[in-house]
Amino acid sequence: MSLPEQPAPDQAWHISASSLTVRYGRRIAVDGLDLTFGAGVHGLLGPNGAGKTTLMRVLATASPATGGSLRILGRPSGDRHHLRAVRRRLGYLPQRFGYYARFTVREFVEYVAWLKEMPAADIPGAAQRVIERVQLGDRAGHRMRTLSGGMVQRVGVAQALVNDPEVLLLDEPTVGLDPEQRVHLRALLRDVGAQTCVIVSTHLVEDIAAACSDVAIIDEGRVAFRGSVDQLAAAGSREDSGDSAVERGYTALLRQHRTRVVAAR
Ligand SMILES: Nc1ncnc2c1ncn2[C@@H]1O[C@H](COP(=O)(O)OP(=O)(O)OP(=O)(O)O)[C@@H](O)[C@H]1O
Repeated sequence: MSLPEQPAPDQAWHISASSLTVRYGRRIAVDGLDLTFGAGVHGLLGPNGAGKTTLMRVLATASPATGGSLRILGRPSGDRHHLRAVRRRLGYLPQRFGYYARFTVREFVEYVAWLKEMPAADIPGAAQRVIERVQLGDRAGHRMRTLSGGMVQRVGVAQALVNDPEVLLLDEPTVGLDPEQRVHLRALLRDVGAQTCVIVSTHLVEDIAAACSDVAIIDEGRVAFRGSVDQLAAAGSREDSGDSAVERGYTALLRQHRTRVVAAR
């Protein structure tokens, strides 16, 4: 039986999460998040252990939420009938990116395209395009195990893009990239985000400032701030720690959020 492909009538947002919760035993990693994402490049910032990777995994349908509701491309994420159809329209670079070391770059990206059930005739051209897009055209025939860490990371971006996804989820994509490649990736994200919903988790505020249209700061599984990069940069003062306006804004907003949380207890 073929799965329905037509867009759902209520597809206002690419992603819409309501009271989204993820528990690991007694620990709450994602604590009742209400978040919506449309087209654009959306940054996720937050301290270690804030819940960013957990959230990304749930948005990528790689792990289930334990509470609340999540709609991806207009479909309830828990609906098994739609899962395959939704996954075909997602791209995901996990924080720990697994690959087959003996595959060449081209073989690996084509393999991911095949997993995404792309039409066989489209796969070689699509793989070549995304490999060139991450500037690895000269390495397409090289085995994955011969690449540097930063090159492997760029293959990770390429495999996430190969199916021309409507939702692109990148968990710390600039880790390991040299400055030139970082600048290139940010430009690529801006370009993709013009039409697509791109969510980027990062610890680098420079990435946020250069690539993102808006930002969500996550702390202990909750949204500490959601707004534009300008609002983030304007939130800090000279007294806040940080080497840039965005870093000072991040420090200030996190502090304000934690004060509110303590006061509410
Ligand atoms: N598989 C797991 N089992 C138990 N606890 C987990 C598991 N994965 C994550 N956690 C916990 O959930 C919380 C959120 O972790 P998560 O990896 O989502 O944070 P993060 O914001 O991505 O952190 P980082 O910036 O360090 O990557 C942490 O307290 C972490 O210890």
